[in-house]
Amino acid sequence: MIGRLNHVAIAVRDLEKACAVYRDTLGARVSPAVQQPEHGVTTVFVELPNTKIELLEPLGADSPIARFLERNADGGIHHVCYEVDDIIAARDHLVEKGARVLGGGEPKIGAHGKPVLFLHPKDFCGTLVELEQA
Ligand SMILES: CC[C@@H](C(=O)O)C(=O)SCCNC(=O)CCNC(=O)[C@H](O)C(C)(C)COP(=O)(O)OP(=O)(O)OC[C@H]1O[C@@H](n2cnc3c(N)ncnc32)[C@H](O)[C@@H]1OP(=O)(O)O
Ligand SMILES: [Co+2]
Repeated sequence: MIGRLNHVAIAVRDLEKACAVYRDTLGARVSPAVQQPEHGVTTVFVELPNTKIELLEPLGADSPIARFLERNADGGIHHVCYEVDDIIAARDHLVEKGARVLGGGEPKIGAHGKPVLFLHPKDFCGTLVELEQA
């Protein structure tokens, strides 16, 4: 069911510093920062030849990454995002398999303008999984 790895997300405390690491130290192409109020984060995408890195900084009081940063003071890998052809069919299949689909199971529009869903890390080997419709 899952297809390409769309991105690996890294939660950071300071987006500017993280951009400098990827742009100046690692020599990668780094996008402008975009606020995503629907998701409580500000994002920057690092373009790699075979996938993307999503740098995430908390936005607003109820950011879903705030607790993660409380537990991981230096930041760290927050989620992986896999592409699926049909996000509703994928959700229904996962629910049938007993997986917990977060956010009430209703897709939101993600950073690439496409529907996304999140799956509970406890059901996926301790890793938060995002699905994005391809
Ligand atoms: C920009 C849009 C979009 C895109 O298009 O790319 C994005 O990427 S938005 C990214 C941010 N959005 C989200 O993360 C939405 C989904 N997340 C959530 O609903 C919550 O963050 C969560 C996953 C339910 C965690 O909630 P939280 O309140 O922080 O923690 P809990 O106490 O409920 O955690 C339970 C349990 O799970 C462990 N945990 C939490 N987060 C992660 C994680 N990122 N990776 C691995 N494990 C995680 C946590 O440690 C707890 O474990 P125990 O202590 O063992 O119980
Ligand atoms: Co993401």
